[in-house]
Amino acid sequence: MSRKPVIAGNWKMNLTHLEGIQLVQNLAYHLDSTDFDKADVAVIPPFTSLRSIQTLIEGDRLDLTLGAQSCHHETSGAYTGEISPTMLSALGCSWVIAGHSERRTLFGETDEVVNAKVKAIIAAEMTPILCVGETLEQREAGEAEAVIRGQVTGSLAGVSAEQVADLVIAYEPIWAIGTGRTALPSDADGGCATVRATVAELHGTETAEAVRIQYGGSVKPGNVAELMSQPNIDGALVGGASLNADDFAVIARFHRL
Ligand SMILES: O=C[C@H](O)COP(=O)(O)O
Repeated sequence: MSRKPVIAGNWKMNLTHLEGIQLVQNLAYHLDSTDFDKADVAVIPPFTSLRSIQTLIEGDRLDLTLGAQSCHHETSGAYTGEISPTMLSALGCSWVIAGHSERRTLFGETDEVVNAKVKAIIAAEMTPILCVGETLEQREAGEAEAVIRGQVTGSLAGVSAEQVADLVIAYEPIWAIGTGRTALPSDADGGCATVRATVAELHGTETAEAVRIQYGGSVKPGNVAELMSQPNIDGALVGGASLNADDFAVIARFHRL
């Protein structure tokens, strides 16, 4: 089965809305319809930039898609400081990241919390980008596979095979995030293969063959082609390199390399 790659730039807590607009304008200049035929390309700015970038994408009819970095699982209510899936959907978001390792480790998000978010994102008709991945300590203790399996299983509890087939899962080994230390292409593919095998056990091979699995962790113009050539890698979740339009454009145009 051929799976359309997803290249997503997670800006994390970087760039004002003015800087964001400039970045997206530069990015749009570098990409053409061939690139969007080959991959879904998404920008995932902080909440404060979503409205500006939405206006730019719609006004200039760009093929870029928009995503958010997190959300609350409730539709509305007394949750000061939180943002609901409904609000993100109204801003034209197609994607919402759920369970990024920074949310799991710095903000205490458990598989149960992530699971509630995944379901809420799907209910609001957006696509979750579910993140999983092990720490260096877990990897060195030989626990990487069990950690990945546990996170995939816990985060997808109660999500149907049909819904799982449509979502995106990002395998991000924590030791490779923002460290410049990219996983070897074979290790990155191995992690993605574990994700796919877990989905197959949960929902069968057809679902596992359909789900798109990204690798994330120090993806750069210099390593994207080799990573993307791996059989289980269907895209990239890019942090640092997505803050530079030239670099992110090269990554999004990986098929030309
Ligand atoms: O969401 C993106 C990942 O955490 C990867 O970040 P990075 O490319 O800066 O390592």
